[in-house]
Amino acid sequence: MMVLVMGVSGSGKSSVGLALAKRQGAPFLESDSLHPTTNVAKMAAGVPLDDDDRAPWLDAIATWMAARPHGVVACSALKRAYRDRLRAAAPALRIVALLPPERVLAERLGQRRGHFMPGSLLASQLATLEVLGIDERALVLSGDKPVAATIAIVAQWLTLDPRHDAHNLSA
Ligand SMILES: Nc1ncnc2c1ncn2[C@@H]1O[C@H](COP(=O)(O)OP(=O)(O)OP(=O)(O)O)[C@@H](O)[C@H]1O
Ligand SMILES: O=C(O)[C@H](O)[C@@H](O)[C@H](O)[C@H](O)CO
Repeated sequence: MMVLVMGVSGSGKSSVGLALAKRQGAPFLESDSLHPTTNVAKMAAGVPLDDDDRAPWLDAIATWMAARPHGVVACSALKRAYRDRLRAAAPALRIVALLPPERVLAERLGQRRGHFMPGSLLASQLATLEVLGIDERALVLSGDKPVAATIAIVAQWLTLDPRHDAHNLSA
């Protein structure tokens, strides 16, 4: 089973994705490690990435997904087209979207040290994020609970038949 944990910078996708991968005994991909150095330099300079910047990065993530049956990937996947690109590589992809309120995101990014992504990019991240379509059958979580609580919900959801997936904003 391939799982995408997505959201804007600070949503907790890396923390939740890594903890989920450990719990599931699945390989974990921190997709930031596949950004070309030019992308990292751009973000570090406070300039948002565009579609052209993200295309080779999404291709590399898609290659990682296509190469294995199981895995957990932390990736922003902000636009529907990006998620479509990843689904083309992993048709049964299950998506967990973390959508903490902006106040929580800003607080987390303000406290974080030693990361290339500046908090000043939060506004563009939120403006770029495209709402999950019902047909994407994602689990949509507020992501402002402790990581252990979030992954317990996700692990339970993953045991359910994906045909029953629906939006769920309750947790
Ligand atoms: N559930 C949580 N509760 C409190 N703090 C959290 C939670 N999840 C993540 N954090 C903290 O918020 C910050 C951002 O988390 P994380 O790096 O996992 O997010 P991200 O979406 O991967 O961000 P980025 O894409 O910018 O790397 C980190 O300092 C992390 O420790
Ligand atoms: O699509 C994007 O704009 C990027 O993937 C960003 O989301 C960052 O890489 C990430 O948030 C920082 O870790």
